[in-house]
Amino acid sequence: MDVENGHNLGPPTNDVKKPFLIGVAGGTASGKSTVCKKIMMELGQADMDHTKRQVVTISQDSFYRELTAAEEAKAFHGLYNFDHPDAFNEQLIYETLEAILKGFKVEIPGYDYKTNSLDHKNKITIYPADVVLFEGILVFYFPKIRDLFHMKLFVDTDSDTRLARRVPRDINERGRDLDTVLTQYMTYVKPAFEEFCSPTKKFADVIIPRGADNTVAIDLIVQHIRDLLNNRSRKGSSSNIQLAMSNESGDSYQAIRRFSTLCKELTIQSNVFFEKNKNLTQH
Ligand SMILES: Nc1ncnc2c1ncn2[C@@H]1O[C@H](COP(=O)(O)OP(=O)(O)O)[C@@H](O)[C@H]1O
Ligand SMILES: Nc1ccn([C@@H]2O[C@H](COP(=O)(O)O)[C@@H](O)[C@H]2O)c(=O)n1
Repeated sequence: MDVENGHNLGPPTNDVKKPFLIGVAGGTASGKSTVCKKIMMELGQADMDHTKRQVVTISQDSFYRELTAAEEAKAFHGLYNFDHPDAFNEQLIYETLEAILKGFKVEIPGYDYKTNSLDHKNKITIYPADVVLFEGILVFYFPKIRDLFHMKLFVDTDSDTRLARRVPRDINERGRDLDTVLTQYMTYVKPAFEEFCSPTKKFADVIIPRGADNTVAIDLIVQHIRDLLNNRSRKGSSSNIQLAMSNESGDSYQAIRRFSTLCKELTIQSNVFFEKNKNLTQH
């Protein structure tokens, strides 16, 4: 298979790992990366040698398009729209995820927020894994990509909290100044969240209110991934997950159904609770 920019490093080895692919969407600074980190930590994967990890996380930011010189100048002043779907290389995301799903090892660039560019010097090699988390603001926006996910999570953190987190993060970690952060937020980030990101919440199997603070939801997700991994090692072959999923009577398929239903119920119950008790929060 031919992946643009040589991201695809060749055919799978004998022990083909065809991963369970989880999409993690949500607004900027909602806690997507933190949720993924927590999942990896609880599974004991975070400090593991990355060639041996069973669970890996990939960021959609590695798939931003390269900017022209004129766009770079705009971006420097917070006047480039990084929150519009056109800012991403949709085809490359699709081809890369397809390659991963086939058990290929792939290489992706890092992302440098200080220069607003892909970091080809610090490439990230994604080795075949059992579970791949793909996180980003618009991972459910493109239908072809959305359809690749076996499970879709949406991290739902309120806009005030997200802005309050984004401002210090962008200043301290992404080399921005306050004016630029606020200009970009008001001009592009907030309108694009409402137009492109927020509507994709409806595609989620599980909504995680309050992001990484929601330990109940994270524990459920972790337990589900553990079940998948145990199931896989019990059956001896990694491709069995795919077989079980395509067969509605398979253990994995049933586990996913149970998990999905449970989480939907939890989400509905907590929303109903907060809706009914809105006035409690005013005291
Ligand atoms: N539950 C939380 N409580 C406090 N700070 C958080 C929490 N979740 C995330 N953050 C902080 O908010 C910022 C954005 O979080 P991050 O996980 O990177 O969000 P995203 O990946 O959605 O952009 C980071 O500085 C992170 O440390
Ligand atoms: N050069 C860039 C690239 C992206 N952004 C902003 O990052 C946000 C997505 O990352 P999160 O971790 O916050 O999900 C997105 O809202 C872009 O505005 C940027 O500022 N500069």
